Amino acid sequence: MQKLLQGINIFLIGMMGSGKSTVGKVLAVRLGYRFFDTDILIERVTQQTINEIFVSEGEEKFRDIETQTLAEVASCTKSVIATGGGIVLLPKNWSYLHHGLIIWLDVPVELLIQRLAEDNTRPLLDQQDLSLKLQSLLEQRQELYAQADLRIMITENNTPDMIVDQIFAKIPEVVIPQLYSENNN
Ligand SMILES: Nc1ncnc2c1ncn2[C@@H]1O[C@H](COP(=O)(O)OP(=O)(O)OP(=O)(O)O)[C@@H](O)[C@H]1O
Ligand SMILES: O=C(O)C1=C[C@@H](O)[C@@H](O)[C@H](O)C1
Ligand SMILES: [Mg+2]
Repeated sequence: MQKLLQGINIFLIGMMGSGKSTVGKVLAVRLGYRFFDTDILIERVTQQTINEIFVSEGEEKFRDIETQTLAEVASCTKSVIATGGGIVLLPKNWSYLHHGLIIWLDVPVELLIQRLAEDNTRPLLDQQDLSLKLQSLLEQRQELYAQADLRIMITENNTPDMIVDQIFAKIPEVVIPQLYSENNN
């Protein structure tokens, strides 16, 4: 797999709670890649939690910092990068994402709800109406996530290791597509 990828970065995109941070760490270990998480880097650099940034400086400022952080990690190689759920919103972010292989972790809203029900670290989520909020965010973003190079559909019993297996099985389809189109003809 390492030979196939030739050091190109992998960017994980998807909704809050889709497992970008969790799966990203496992993927990085299995590839012998570094692991970065833009949310964690932002918290480290600003010395504030994401909630605090949203409250004190607002979402727009958070998005600026997120773009700067993405630009910095995109200049590395051999890295798995777990992005924030809203990274897809700004067109300029795509110019960095397209430096690598972009993988969408696509998780049904019902499973996201289960995972995020007790969570209060994500400022855009309203615990009062988690289901409606997640559904409306997904509606706004689905088309953007769909611009990924690879879509991995995840169901309830998929462990992070199983998801990495799925990713490994699909990478050749995008890295050497001519092989697949020849087989299909
Ligand atoms: N495959 C999985 N199986 C079971 N639980 C999972 C799986 N992937 C993630 N989780 C759990 O779901 C929650 C959210 O996962 P995670 O923080 O990795 O999502 P994320 O995509 O990074 O979200 P965000 O965009 O907010 O950073 C965590 O509690 C994590 O332990
Ligand atoms: O989906 C989003 O817009 C967000 C997801 C998280 O990863 C954080 O980046 C932040 O909570 C915003
Ligand atoms: Mg995360």
